[in-house]
Amino acid sequence: MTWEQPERHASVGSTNVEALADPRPGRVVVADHQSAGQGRRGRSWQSPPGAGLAISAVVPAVAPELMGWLPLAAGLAAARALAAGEQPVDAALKWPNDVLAPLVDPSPGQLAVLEARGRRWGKVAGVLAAVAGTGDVVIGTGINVDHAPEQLPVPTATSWRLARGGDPLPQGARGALLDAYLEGLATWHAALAAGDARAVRTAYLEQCLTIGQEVVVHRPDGGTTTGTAAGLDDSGALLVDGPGGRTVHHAGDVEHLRPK
Ligand SMILES: O=C(O)CCCC[C@@H]1SC[C@@H]2NC(=O)N[C@@H]21
Repeated sequence: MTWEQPERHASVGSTNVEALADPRPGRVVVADHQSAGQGRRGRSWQSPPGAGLAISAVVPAVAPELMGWLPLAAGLAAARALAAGEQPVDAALKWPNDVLAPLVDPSPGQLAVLEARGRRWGKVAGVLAAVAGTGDVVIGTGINVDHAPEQLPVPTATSWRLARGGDPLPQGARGALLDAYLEGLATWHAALAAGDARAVRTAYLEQCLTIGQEVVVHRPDGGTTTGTAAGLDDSGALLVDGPGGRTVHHAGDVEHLRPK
């Protein structure tokens, strides 16, 4: 995957909508602010001007049975990008593609998404993928870059800056993060396009905090399933072992229950 020079906007409605209007593979739309950012499951994605980074990158579709890995691979690329470079944080994943960072000196209103590996974690980035009319895929990733505590959109959010201790990030950090994310996304996409999900799966599982935990899955049909997150199937779907047996979840929101 060779990326075009990113198209940069100070502000735009939604980078995903922009990219979907002309979904050429390799196209990258970037904005520091979105006035109508879209989140998963019909929610909005909000970030004050200048604090966030919105990226929509267009990739060719992969084999139908591997398509479920694409958004997971994007979360993985974002987590790895945050964990690398000159301003690294200990990033992790919540299935399917929420990117988490440790809460450092949380402000009074800040809440953890989950507790694992001896730390409390907040959401630092999210992914929303959309299939274009051409069959190509727009992968939208929103990263909370420079938010101060009072700028966080929800109590369970955090930002790269806050995970680094709270001082504003140096000049150039945002560009380095974008480059690292796009490089990772291209690598994982190439593996999937070659028909092999094993590398994505192994790397994803290393960074996913959901597996082994007690969860409630809020399903797209409005219902819930409670149980232990047991693993991922070959398509990247979440396997949950509950009182009624094993269930397979291709989509949904995972709520982590507090450890007993
Ligand atoms: O709900 C989520 O966690 C997913 C959020 C995805 C936000 C990104 S920002 C770039 C792209 N443009 C959008 O309108 N949404 C996605």
